[in-house]
Amino acid sequence: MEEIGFLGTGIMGKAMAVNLLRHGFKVTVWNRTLSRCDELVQHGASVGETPAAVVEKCKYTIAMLSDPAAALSVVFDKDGALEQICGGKGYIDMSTVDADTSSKISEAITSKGGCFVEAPVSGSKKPAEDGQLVILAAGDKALYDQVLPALDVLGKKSFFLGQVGNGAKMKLVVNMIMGSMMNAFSEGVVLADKSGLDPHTLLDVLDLGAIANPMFKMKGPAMINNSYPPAFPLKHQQKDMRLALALGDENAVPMPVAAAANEAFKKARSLGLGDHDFSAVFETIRGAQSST
Ligand SMILES: NC(=O)C1=CN([C@@H]2O[C@H](COP(=O)(O)OP(=O)(O)OC[C@H]3O[C@@H](n4cnc5c(N)ncnc54)[C@H](OP(=O)(O)O)[C@@H]3O)[C@@H](O)[C@H]2O)C=CC1
Ligand SMILES: O=CC(=O)O
Repeated sequence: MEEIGFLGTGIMGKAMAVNLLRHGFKVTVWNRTLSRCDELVQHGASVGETPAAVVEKCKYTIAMLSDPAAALSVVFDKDGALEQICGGKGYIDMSTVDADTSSKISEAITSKGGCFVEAPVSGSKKPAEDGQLVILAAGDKALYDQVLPALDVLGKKSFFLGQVGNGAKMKLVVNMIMGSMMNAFSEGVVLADKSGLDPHTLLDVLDLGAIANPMFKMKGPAMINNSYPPAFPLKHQQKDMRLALALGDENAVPMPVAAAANEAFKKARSLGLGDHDFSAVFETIRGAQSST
């Protein structure tokens, strides 16, 4: 495949770009804080000075940015990706954003003759490192087919979901469920502890029953130790709850559980936990319990 551009080398972007390099792809990276590209240079990446410079050099450019504002800024601002988009260029945005943001980007890219695919991912830091993401793609099917060799390195499974917006919506639905589950789990762990049960035994019981899942198994032990090293930053989970609630609003879907979970994530952010892992929402329950 042609050289791939990669915009955004945060927790996910870095792991994904490293994976592409390990599998023999030539990759040119850019990050707003350029020094965060240094480690990727050690893995063999080149660095572009701006998003526009990366797009100029590469036929295909992937973006992995924090939120709608970041995704829009990297495309539309001065020296942004759009400046160098033209016929034959492909832009693949893997950030978690809402369908409107994705559509705005798609329209701008295609109006300059480029092709666009949205491809948010399910799976966190470890799946990104291991190339085990679940990719939720939509948009230009021909571009999707062209970049499948790269998507196959990044993920264990890609879904092509049709028109732009469907990938974004699917991702928000999944993360809305995940954020609600994390709150229910946190309440359960605190309830077990405060009512005299061993929370480790709760984890064992959960793991053998119908609601066993990798998230409880992976995050539970660290949460019991009040440790939340950021794999999926809490501020991003709260952004996803906010965007999912807006989608519920548009479609008149009552979501009281998700709304309560969003409030808990907002509370956690107000306590300064936004850069911790999203499992740190546990602190809002543990803290409330311990102060009574
Ligand atoms: N972490 C996870 O488990 C998962 C995350 N996601 C999604 O992937 C995306 C990236 O997440 P993650 O890597 O964890 O996040 P990080 O916070 O680690 O990285 C965010 C990236 O966005 C960049 N950025 C933020 N604001 C701007 C801006 N205004 N202009 C340009 N660049 C900007 C950051 O640059 P800088 O370094 O300069 O701050 C950084 O490269 C998010 O949409 C998230 O919801 C999806 C699945 C899993
Ligand atoms: O978006 C986060 C994830 O774990 O998926």
